[in-house]
Amino acid sequence: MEIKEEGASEEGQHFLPTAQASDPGDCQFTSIQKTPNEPQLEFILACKDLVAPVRDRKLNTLVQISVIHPVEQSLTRYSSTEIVEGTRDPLFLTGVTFPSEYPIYEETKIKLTVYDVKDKSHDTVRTSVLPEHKDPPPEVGRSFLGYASFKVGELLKSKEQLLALSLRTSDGGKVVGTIEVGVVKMGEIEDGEADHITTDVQGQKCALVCECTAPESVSGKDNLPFLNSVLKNPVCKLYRFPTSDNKWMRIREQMSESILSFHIPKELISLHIKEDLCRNQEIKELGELSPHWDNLRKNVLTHCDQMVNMYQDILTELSKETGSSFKSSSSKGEKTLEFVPVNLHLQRMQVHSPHLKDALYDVITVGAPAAHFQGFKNGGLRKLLHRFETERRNTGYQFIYYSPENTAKAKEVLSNINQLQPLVATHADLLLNSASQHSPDSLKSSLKMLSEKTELFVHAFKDQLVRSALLALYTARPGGVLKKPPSPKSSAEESSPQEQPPLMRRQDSIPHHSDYDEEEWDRVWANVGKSLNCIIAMVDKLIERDGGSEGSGGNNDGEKEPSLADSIPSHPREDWYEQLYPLILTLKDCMGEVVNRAKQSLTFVLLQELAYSLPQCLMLTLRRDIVFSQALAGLVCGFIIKLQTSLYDPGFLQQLHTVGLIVQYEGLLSTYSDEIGMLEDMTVGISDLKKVAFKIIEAKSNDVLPVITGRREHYVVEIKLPARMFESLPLQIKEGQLLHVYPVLFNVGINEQQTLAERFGDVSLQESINQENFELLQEYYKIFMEKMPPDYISHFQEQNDLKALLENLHQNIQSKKRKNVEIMWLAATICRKLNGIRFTCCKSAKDRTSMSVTLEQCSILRDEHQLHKDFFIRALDCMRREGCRIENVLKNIKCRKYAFNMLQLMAFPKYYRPPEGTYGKADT
Ligand SMILES: O=P(O)(O)O[C@H]1[C@H](O)[C@@H](O)[C@H](O)[C@H](O)[C@@H]1OP(=O)(O)O
Repeated sequence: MEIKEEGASEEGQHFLPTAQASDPGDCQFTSIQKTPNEPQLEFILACKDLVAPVRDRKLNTLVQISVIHPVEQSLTRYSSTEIVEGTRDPLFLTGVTFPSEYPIYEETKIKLTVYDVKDKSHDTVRTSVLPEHKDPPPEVGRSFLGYASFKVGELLKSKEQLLALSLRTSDGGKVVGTIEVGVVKMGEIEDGEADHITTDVQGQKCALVCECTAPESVSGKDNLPFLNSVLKNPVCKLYRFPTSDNKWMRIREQMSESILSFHIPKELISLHIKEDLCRNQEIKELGELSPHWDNLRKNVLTHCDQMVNMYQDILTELSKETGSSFKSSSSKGEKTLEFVPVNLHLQRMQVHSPHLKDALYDVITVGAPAAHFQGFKNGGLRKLLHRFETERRNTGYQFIYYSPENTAKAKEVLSNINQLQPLVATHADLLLNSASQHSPDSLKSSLKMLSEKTELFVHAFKDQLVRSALLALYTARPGGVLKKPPSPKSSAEESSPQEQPPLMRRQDSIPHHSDYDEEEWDRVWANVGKSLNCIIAMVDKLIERDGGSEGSGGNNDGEKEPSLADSIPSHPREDWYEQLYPLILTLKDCMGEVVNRAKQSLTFVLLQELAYSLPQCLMLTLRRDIVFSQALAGLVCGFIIKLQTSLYDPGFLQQLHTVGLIVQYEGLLSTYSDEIGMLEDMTVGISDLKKVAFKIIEAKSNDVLPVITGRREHYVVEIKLPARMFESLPLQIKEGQLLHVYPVLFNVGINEQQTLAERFGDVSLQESINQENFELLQEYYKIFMEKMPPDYISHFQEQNDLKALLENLHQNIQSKKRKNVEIMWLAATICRKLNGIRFTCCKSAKDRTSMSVTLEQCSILRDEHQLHKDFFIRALDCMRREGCRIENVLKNIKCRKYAFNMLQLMAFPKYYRPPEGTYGKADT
């Protein structure tokens, strides 16, 4: 019989490709009845009376589970249990689960092979001498004891869905013990129902009784199709662990990729291209400039056009990756995949424990957002941006210094103008339309809309920056040079002595300041308001003459300008359209004039930003875009999952639209060597997420993938919810209220590199990050307490002592203890209690992240679900040895080994060390 390896692993648990799973040849087989999206079959194993090959030898056993497909008759190694030491009656805590897509039928045969493991560390030691890329053969370090097999149908139809099978030697002769197989139905066992395996667990009698409360829809099963459209290739693992009162809890671990890994970067790059093309066009349309500025513009445009081409190339490459949902750690340095987050997964733990409601715990695991292709020789964004800004501020020659805030403001005003001008024009046309219908009511309501939008339009220019930019542009026109440089400062900034603009050192014959007519802008700008007032006055007059007694009341300030309307002749039953048309034309002309001037002047501000230090400045933007894209892909994934799991929680929904969501990142990077640069990138990428707001809209088709709008300073991510889910939302959210996020990052380096940083380097970056983010977290808590309703808060306070947790976190941050992982535990707990979105990141989200999420899972089981204290380490080892995370390592580097060596592990905090045999040299 042929033995197949599932995936590239010795034991792997991956979905077969869809084509294979839905092979028409499979139709003749009996499908297993199942709840949609739930695993098809889950069972647990125990052995009894195992016979040791050598008398009196203590057995250390594991069971290997293989699947025999009814047609192919080939044997696929599917999964393994953990090793249970020192007993002839092992009870395995790691179960077996076949996810919903797995091609398994009643006719499928399962083979259970029991091995005696002689040396757990054998594999680890061996890897160093094995040829690279090779796993040790499965038999190394273990000897065969016996096997048994059964058909899935037999198990399902057996009494109480429990089989006791004899284990036989390979020749099928001698019986060497019994193996018991019991079906598990998570969340579906009625109160009091029990499975009947009873065994001795590490010396204490422990009846394997599963007493479960009524099923609770923890995952909102109805919403799963929505979630499945973003999550892909789930890997499932099952465990049962004893509670402190000797009952069983069942744990299902699930890890899924997300197509958002590629979708969000593609959306974002398209937006960047659009934004940059538009900016380049505006720079081209700046009009005539003096030779100095014109040369500068040409240079900027050359580089900016090259940059757009580069973004276009990256987008083309990414678009070839149709349907991809995962970027492996080994691809992290690939140029064309730079915008894609590394190893992004949802790591989910579902707990079904006696007497408690089922619970879900989600963590998004992802490589720290960082620009790996660009490298870290000169540090990461935090340092690079700071250095760049300082140098720019102190170099006055050739360009005018605008602070990053002013540059951002210029972009915002430009974007507002671009949105508002067409909007006002549309409402002006609608007013004319109402006029031609001679309908007073419709005229009034059209006027109201026009007034509102025009007011916003006028307001958009009410900034000192526009004035100073106009002056600056004037000086840059041929012959338009001032004696003094124009001040780009807004009034608020003028008080800051450090930020004085440098003088432009030019000595030629300079026209006097008075050559520039400052009031001209005021006149042009005010004309928009005036022409609106004319329209209002005219509408009032028309309605009045038509017999209406009330005026339109649509004036900006509640004032009317009767003199203006009076000056326009009108006749009884006149043509309203004809009366209003010239006034609308004037309004549009005035707006055009304002837009033209303001756009050019603000584009000139942007030219200053680009002019300094080309092409470095563009490379810095690229780096920031890359890092942000990776961070955003993770955030959108986390947001969608959080929304889906909490859709029917009114408290959460209220929090979402009144306060916003906390998004907490746990970083495990070291402040040494390249990882300092990664941390510097990550901290900016995460902080930039503040610029993102979410908006939930109703999906109009099957395409529920999020859509991003906006520009670099402000993005809106539209999440499309199927109608039924959308209906359940509060009105504020349905009406499109923007939903905000509060990202916070806490970092604690844990590996040998951090030891070096502590001994010979510098940990100040980590300390500052933790302190700064503590303040952000505290600020969020304050807003949460202020904005949530008092009855919610009083209940919340009864359940959680957030104040004490925050205080504890603060003390730990201040204490400057080395590798103080308590910081991460506290930050994660606070985040969970605040209904937040949890992230865990290291360089690749593969090794350290796996240690951390498994530790977090077991700590939750201990603290929230009464995991028996004697089983804490066993549970941790089970998850690390056979759980989803070792599959994560496998799918990244095609080898089932955490990439740690003994030396590295000695530097790790105790609970971050994986079990023997699961780590070793791996080609990462
Ligand atoms: O997932 P990581 O912890 O970032 O993986 C590290 C691992 O911790 C370290 O021991 C090993 O030497 C490699 O550097 C891993 O990083 P890769 O990015 O190479 O997977």
